[in-house]
Amino acid sequence: MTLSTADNPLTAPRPPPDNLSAAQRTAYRFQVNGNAIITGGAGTLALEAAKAFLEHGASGLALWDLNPEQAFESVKQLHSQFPDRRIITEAVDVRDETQIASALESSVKILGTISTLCCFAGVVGCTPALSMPAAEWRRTHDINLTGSFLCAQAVARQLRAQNTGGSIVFTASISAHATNFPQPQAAYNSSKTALLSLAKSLAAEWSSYGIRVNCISPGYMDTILNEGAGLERARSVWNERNPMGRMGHPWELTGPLVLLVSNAGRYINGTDVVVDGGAMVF
Ligand SMILES: NC(=O)c1ccc[n+]([C@@H]2O[C@H](COP(=O)([O-])OP(=O)(O)OC[C@H]3O[C@@H](n4cnc5c(N)ncnc54)[C@H](O)[C@@H]3O)[C@@H](O)[C@H]2O)c1
Ligand SMILES: OC[C@@H](O)C(O)[C@H](O)CO
Repeated sequence: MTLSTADNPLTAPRPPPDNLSAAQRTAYRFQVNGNAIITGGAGTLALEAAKAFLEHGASGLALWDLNPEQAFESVKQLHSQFPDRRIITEAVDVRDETQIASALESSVKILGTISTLCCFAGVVGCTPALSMPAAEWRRTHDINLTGSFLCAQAVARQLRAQNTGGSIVFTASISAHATNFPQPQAAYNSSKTALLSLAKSLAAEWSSYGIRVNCISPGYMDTILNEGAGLERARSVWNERNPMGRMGHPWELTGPLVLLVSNAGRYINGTDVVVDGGAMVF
């Protein structure tokens, strides 16, 4: 591991130039530079993130997902709102490093250099631990944890080759900090907790290349992931145990996410930002 030094241009502070107006400084602060890759790009939280990145100036996006048809629906929607940007989709199973390598090559060929990776690909199940098949345990960790690592590794190699630095964000969860209740989700909770450690480890190893690695931890957000059979009672328990009394809207994740990947987040590294309406105060 090479430690960063104070004169490393890849980790320099880069405050806005003095001659900018107040409006330009605000834009600079939350500017999302260059092109971003979003895994799980067909999902609900990913679509909101994609809109936010484009609103904040991202020049292009690659939405990677196991479900390319659904990702293409997101691309069409984004194109109608941002016709001047390059927005593409790649069919990728994040468990497969060969598919990741080919999606990365194609994304770079179409978009150019990459600045940001945001890992949203994830799955959840509500199987009690006593009856958990080994295959379900492995699949959950393969997608949520190993998939995030493999994508981060591939993109970090690309960022090193570009010598540009960049930002990587894993989507952990409040489930990484406290066990979900009342639904049994041991595999999910465990996979998300490991992401917190992975982000710290990679931040330590990759900071000298100008690569920041962080997590974002949503609380219960109102998405399809939380609409499975049997979760109706759970939803009312989640709301009762939340000081704000409700689930999060996907839009409410995007401000903190933009902070992490924009100029404003240049000194945020190896940490986790919890966005949960206060769910963990109890
Ligand atoms: N919704 C919440 O309340 C919440 C809370 C905390 C964390 N999260 C996390 O946020 C992320 C996105 O959640 P969401 O609510 O938008 O769910 P979602 O189901 O809408 O999105 C998940 C996406 O991941 C994709 N995916 C699944 N397996 C994949 C694989 N092997 N390769 C590539 N793509 C794959 C799915 O096709 C889907 O498009 C997940 O990692 C989830 O664990 C969600
Ligand atoms: O902890 C909240 C989430 O990570 C998740 O949305 C939920 O547990 C899925 O049912």
